[in-house]
Amino acid sequence: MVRKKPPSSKSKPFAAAEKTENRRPSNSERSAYFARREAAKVLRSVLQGDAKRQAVGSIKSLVYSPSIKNKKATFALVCQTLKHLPIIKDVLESAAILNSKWKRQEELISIIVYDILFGQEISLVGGDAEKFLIGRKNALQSALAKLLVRKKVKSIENLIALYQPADVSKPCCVRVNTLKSDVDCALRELGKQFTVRKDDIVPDLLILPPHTDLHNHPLVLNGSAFLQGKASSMVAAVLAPKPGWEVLDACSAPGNKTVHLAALMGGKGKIIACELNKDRIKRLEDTVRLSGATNIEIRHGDFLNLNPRDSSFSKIRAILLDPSCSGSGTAAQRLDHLLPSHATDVTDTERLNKLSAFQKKALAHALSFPAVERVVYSTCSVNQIENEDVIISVLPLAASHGFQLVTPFPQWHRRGLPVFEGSEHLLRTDPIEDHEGFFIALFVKKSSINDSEEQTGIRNTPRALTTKKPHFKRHSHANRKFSVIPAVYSGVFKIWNSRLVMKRRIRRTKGLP
Ligand SMILES: C[S@@+](CC[C@H](N)C(=O)[O-])C[C@H]1O[C@@H](n2cnc3c(N)ncnc32)[C@H](O)[C@@H]1O
Repeated sequence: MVRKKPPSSKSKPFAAAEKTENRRPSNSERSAYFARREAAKVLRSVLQGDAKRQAVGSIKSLVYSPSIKNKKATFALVCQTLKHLPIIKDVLESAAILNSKWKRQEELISIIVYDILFGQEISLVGGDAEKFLIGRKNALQSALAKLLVRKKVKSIENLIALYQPADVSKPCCVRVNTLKSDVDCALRELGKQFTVRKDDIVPDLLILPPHTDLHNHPLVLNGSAFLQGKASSMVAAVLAPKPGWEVLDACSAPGNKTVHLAALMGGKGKIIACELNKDRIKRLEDTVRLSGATNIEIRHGDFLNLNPRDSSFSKIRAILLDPSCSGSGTAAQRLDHLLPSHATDVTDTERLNKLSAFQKKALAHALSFPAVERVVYSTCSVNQIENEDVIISVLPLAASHGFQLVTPFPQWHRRGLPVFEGSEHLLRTDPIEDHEGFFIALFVKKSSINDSEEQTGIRNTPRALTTKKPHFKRHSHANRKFSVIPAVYSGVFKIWNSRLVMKRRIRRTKGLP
């Protein structure tokens, strides 16, 4: 006897709807059903990464990965659900409707609850989870009403406002991949649809108005252009490797700067792209494939374990070191303010100390490769402990190997925190004014310095930092610019950093949650 298989919720997701409503779901109901599943997958990945403080990717990059089909709807659902997540959690807890089976599908449940309470319940047809929650709609709505009373707010908007940080609006930046296209060509193509101009500092970078969505533009889909912020695009340009060089990207995934290096080298020479995290190797491979670069060798492993004396590194002339950092400079842009961990104190000292210790080790390691002439160090953090302090820690070693700090993009107005003599050679961008907070430092071997000046237009340092130890002076108003106690500015930058969460601070002061 042949047994009939029970209908599986995977193969026939709309069985429940067809049975109860006696009709076939419409196309928009079908696509909303799948968007909820895709959003749940992304949400799970984002929340797990956030809990472990080891993000596989930003929300945007996860949504725009090839495996997600309905990108627009999925992105909107993930962001909206995250925005409402603390409320959804409170509502679910107070309604007490979930058994352990549903708790295991927490992300999907949160997304459907978002749709029921705040979104488009109209298209909530589909699987068992939808059916279960729609059946408990009254309990959910009543829990939400009680929450409004408990939080002493009159409207949902006010409730949401309690949980929201300030908004950031930044121009859309796209870097032309000169391995596949050229700047004027891309400018013409994008100019057909958008207002677009060349960036005034970074070559190959085009600037479009805020909120321009280029994710599905053919130039981006075929790898002729990469969506990359201005500060992030500065880093490889500062390293300025020449075609034919051998270059090492020490901490490379997802590979935006690696493929930028390849473009600057005209595809000639060799780039070794090292990456520790296995999950991120796949994204690195995808980026490299999309760029069309054929001179990138990916190495899965710990940069700190690469032996500088190994013959395979004997010709490495430039190293790009963009290590893991707190990401405090781009938290708003990556939508991290929507993540639960952002609700914790911004000064997670233990974590910052660990990151800083790794960054110091990694930079010292980079400076010890025998043939290396140029090392660029960058972070997307605004914390002094991950930036100036890291540079200070390696200055004696750098000097012993014949390196000195050189000023990247001298025309850029925002330099390092004045915590040591020579910090004016460092480059900073401001998370609010420049829309992302980055830090860049460039070390160049003295013997190659004139050569590199010609190549990059980078100004030589008037003051060499190679012979003396970093020099700190007491803070005085008369000589404030270059003589400040490090701790003072560390405090200032904690405040600067916290502008991103200022609203929450104000709420706390007022005794609000
Ligand atoms: C800030 S991200 C690099 C971003 C990349 N430069 C880009 O522009 O796309 C830092 C990367 O370093 C990797 N990483 C962390 N520790 C490492 C180590 N010891 N060796 C190699 N890679 C490491 C992380 O997994 C992460 O992918």
